[in-house]
Amino acid sequence: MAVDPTFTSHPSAISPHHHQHTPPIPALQDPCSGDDDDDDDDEQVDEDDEDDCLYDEQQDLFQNELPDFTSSTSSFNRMQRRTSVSAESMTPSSREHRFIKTVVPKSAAQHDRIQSAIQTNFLFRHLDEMQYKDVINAMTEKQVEPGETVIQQGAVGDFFYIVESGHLDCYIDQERVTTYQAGGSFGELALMYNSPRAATIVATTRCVLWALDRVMFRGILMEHTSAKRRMYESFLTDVPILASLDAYERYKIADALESVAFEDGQTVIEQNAVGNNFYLIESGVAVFYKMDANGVQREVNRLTKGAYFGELALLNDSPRAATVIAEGRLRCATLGKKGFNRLLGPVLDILKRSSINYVKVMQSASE
Ligand SMILES: Nc1ncnc2c1ncn2[C@@H]1O[C@@H]2COP(=O)(O)O[C@H]2[C@H]1O
Repeated sequence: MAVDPTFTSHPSAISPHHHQHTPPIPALQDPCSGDDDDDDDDEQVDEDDEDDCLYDEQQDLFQNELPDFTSSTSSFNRMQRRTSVSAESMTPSSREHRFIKTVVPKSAAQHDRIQSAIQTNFLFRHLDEMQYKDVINAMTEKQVEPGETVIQQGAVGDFFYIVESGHLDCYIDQERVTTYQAGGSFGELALMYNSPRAATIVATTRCVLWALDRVMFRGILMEHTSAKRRMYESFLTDVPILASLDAYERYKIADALESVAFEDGQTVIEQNAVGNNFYLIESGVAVFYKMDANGVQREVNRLTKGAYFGELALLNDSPRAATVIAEGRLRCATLGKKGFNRLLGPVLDILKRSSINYVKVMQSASE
């Protein structure tokens, strides 16, 4: 199947995936020649060279066929052969104004299936309508058999994957580090950092995956993802409750976090309300109040940067146990209920144990 992307700065002018009406690719000056395998030079590439090199990569994409996703080895072999990864910066940055949009025709049913696969994935949450449409247009369906290797550790990365259905295991050096199911995604690291694949991903059941090529991933999904990971990297490293997580687990939490600010005196949580969010304090002071037997609000606790709250209602499916009010400006990173359960799984036991003591402290303070 040939790729027929159209070079255009006007999204509305995206061509369908057919051979006719393909505009000629302009002649290239080959600013990247000799750089293909020279990673050491990557960081020195200036903006203009970078853009031209990206353009070279698009020429490469244009001239090559999309991998045949029906065979287990084809995309892997292709990745091995295609060592001419262009000299892009090691720091992820957007080139949305220049990239060629891939359009793979698909049925209305396929559109719907992609939408439901990505709707629970945090990486797609910030996309505007046009970016969302571009991502869906570019995705290619990949059917995978049990036991099939989708990504091989150490290989060159061409695609980012979303799981529509099925289960996969992720191994680093033969050790299983995580699993994926519907709504999960993987394969972003090699595309973001031009690095070899960090892990091997093997299907444990029949799977349907949607693959997004590196140009589309870098053009649409990368900037926001890497900015968020950078933004929360050092903060999450310093949060005591997350100390036992590895760097990649903290990345996944960063993907899911939303930052929210409260002004002085604003209520963050109301006692007895239904709880939907978990909070990590980025800055400021959160003051905790409980109603005593006489209906008087009493201060029971105050927390600052690096502390967390809001976990009790989520852990126990119970109403909020206290009211939380901002003192001065309070900024928190929040996780919804699903993200809380899925991403904090490794520390839920610690959270539960800590919350028992915390409840005792709160209770005695309000008596
Ligand atoms: N602990 C981990 N470290 C690195 N990559 C991981 C880890 N767990 C899952 N992965 C995923 O495995 C993928 C392998 O390909 P990539 O390196 O492109 O991107 C990687 C991540 O999406």
